[in-house]
Amino acid sequence: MADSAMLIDLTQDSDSEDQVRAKSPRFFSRLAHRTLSSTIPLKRKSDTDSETTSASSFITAVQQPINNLYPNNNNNDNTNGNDTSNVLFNLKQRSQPYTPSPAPEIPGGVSVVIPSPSAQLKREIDSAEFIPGTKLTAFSQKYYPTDAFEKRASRGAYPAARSVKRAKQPFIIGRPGPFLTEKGRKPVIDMLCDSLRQKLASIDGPPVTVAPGDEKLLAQSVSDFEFINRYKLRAGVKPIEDVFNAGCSCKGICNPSRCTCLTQEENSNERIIPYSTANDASRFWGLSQDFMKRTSMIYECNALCGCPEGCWNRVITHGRSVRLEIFHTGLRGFGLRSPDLIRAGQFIDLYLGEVITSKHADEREKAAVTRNAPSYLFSLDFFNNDDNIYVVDGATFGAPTRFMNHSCNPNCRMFAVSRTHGDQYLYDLAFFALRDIPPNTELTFDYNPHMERVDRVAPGAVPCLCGEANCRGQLWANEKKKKAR
Ligand SMILES: C[S@@+](CC[C@H](N)C(=O)[O-])C[C@H]1O[C@@H](n2cnc3c(N)ncnc32)[C@H](O)[C@@H]1O
Repeated sequence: MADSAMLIDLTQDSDSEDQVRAKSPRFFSRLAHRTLSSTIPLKRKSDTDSETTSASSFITAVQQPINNLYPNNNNNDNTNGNDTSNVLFNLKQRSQPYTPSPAPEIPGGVSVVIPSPSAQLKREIDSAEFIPGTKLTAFSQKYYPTDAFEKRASRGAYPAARSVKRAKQPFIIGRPGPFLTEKGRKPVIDMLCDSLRQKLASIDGPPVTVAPGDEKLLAQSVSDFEFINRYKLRAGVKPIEDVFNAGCSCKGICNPSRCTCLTQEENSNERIIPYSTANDASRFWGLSQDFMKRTSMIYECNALCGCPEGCWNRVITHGRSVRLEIFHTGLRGFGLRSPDLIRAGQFIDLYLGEVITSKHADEREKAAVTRNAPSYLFSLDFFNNDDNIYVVDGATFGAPTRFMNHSCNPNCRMFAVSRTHGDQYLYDLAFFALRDIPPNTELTFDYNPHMERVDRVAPGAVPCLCGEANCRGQLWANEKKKKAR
């Protein structure tokens, strides 16, 4: 390689230096390449102005070639301060005294570092004509055409856009779904009714239906509600450990006089028997007439007991046996009834919901009051009435019994039932019929059986609309619980 010029291939895709040189000697004699490192001294620690020194060496090296390329560009004629060569010249002038050893000039070479062109580019450059006076700018349409895409399109390079009526297009994968066209779309209320039917079908036991004509109203009302078949325990709620639970050691069907699941009368060895058979149906087990008057907890046999699953002391464990229907009552919102005759003492269903801490329940209660929403909270305060109690909230998750309204002369009663015997905080709330209930009679219970009758309903109290002769006039004496929707 000649010492006056060095070829640097930065693109890595061009012909080799020798190949290109052989093909185009004229081009390379004018645009020879040269490494900066070969002419510019490296930065020296001792020399504080070494940056300037390096720059001036480089400038010295390029000054000559610039003058060669533009012969009219004479430094002496440069009066315009914006001219690049003038700036370079000035820099050179200032830095000269600090330049100990200027880089040697390369005779006949141009020290410009550019990537070597590919053979294709070289051929184009060779055949290009230099048009004197041509001014190339970034807005030049010749070199940067802005209508290139339109031109391509006019040549047919792009397929023409087709106007397609999508509704008329054949639907290849089966039949069109119900949401594809405006015409076929299901009204929202119909979708809510579908969803309601699905929710009702998910409930365990005999069917739960909606009264004819009330489906749409209920579907809208319960769009944010889910039916559940067991409690949903929320944060801070824990059942006690199994070791603290107990069962009887009866072999075979329990003997009511000996079964240890049953509580004993005070000052007596006699067992309190919660269930008995109906007079007219020996296979039917329900709450005994005697127990209905009590306020005791019912203790049912459970998985820890020695008795079989068919034991008579497992009434709520066997589940609901009556069909239920949700209907709209008018001013009291939705209510619950059964198309079946319900016998006195018959188990109806459990009250279910999210089990939350009392602190959490207070927050929900406040929010419900603000929204003027009905209350679905029932405290598990049979044994304790402290801050540690749990509360069942049937507002968002619950059983059909969450629709049971209050009556001052109720036909049902809520009983506390333990199936663990050990857990005083977590147990079941079960509804039993207090008397025979004819089909399609509203099922009601007393929300507040201990409330005294008052002469004047307190301001802010939720008025009772049960319509019974003995109506107390109010559901709750304060603002805590609110009206139904
Ligand atoms: C557990 S919900 C009962 C179901 C409720 N009716 C519904 O539509 O969802 C309790 C709410 O029902 C309403 N409610 C129940 N019994 C009522 C009665 N006797 N008089 C007035 N409102 C009653 C009250 O708004 C109460 O907060």
